[in-house]
Amino acid sequence: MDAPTFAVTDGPLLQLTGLQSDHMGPVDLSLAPGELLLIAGPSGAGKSLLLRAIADLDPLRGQVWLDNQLRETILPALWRRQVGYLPAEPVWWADTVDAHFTGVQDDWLEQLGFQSDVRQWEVERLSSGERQRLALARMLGNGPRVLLLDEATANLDPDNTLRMESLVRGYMTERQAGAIWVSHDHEQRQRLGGRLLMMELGRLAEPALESRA
Ligand SMILES: Nc1ncnc2c1ncn2[C@@H]1O[C@H](COP(=O)(O)OP(=O)(O)OP(=O)(O)O)[C@@H](O)[C@H]1O
Repeated sequence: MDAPTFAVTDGPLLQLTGLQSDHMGPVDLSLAPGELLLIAGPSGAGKSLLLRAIADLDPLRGQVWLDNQLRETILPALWRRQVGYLPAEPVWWADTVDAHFTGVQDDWLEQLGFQSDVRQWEVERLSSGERQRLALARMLGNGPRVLLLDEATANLDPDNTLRMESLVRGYMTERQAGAIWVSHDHEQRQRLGGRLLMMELGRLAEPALESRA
């Protein structure tokens, strides 16, 4: 079966209206093509729940639109390729790295500090940082329109953190993809730029001070 194509419009890339789950929301939000939205906030505020709800990993109330298409009208598997979720500790299920890859470009692997032989590596041998970097490549291989990055560089050293940031930024520019990046790291948020929102008690709000820091 051919994958349905998405109509690209002049409107928002991603739109949330009244998005809510048991411990999060309601959240209204609009993300433009190519836009990076940073989310910070205390532990337990609902940041992961928000990203998981957008990615259709948890049950939710309210509406999520991608290019003006309502999520319920799109097959869940296709939605999750278009709206990619990258947690701090990604799950791997097959024996080799390559068994997880579709559409992964060699230049992405190089940018992440690997040579192409990494495709043949056993998943079992991967360090936590290698898992994290390779999971980014795996997600980008699906060609997502929206990236949901949940503390996605939490286990990485500074050099590899920069590599991931650079690849994400490059992908966003090239594909006009949008991203929502949850980050506890003030310096990382400053480096990445983008619009910052704070999450507290399950609700999003404009930051009081940090955007001017
Ligand atoms: N399945 C669940 N059942 C009950 N409570 C839950 C469930 N999932 C999450 N919660 C609670 O919802 C709140 C928000 O969780 P969430 O993981 O979104 O926090 P967070 O903002 O991402 O925090 P952190 O910065 O520590 O990762 C937490 O208090 C958490 O314990």
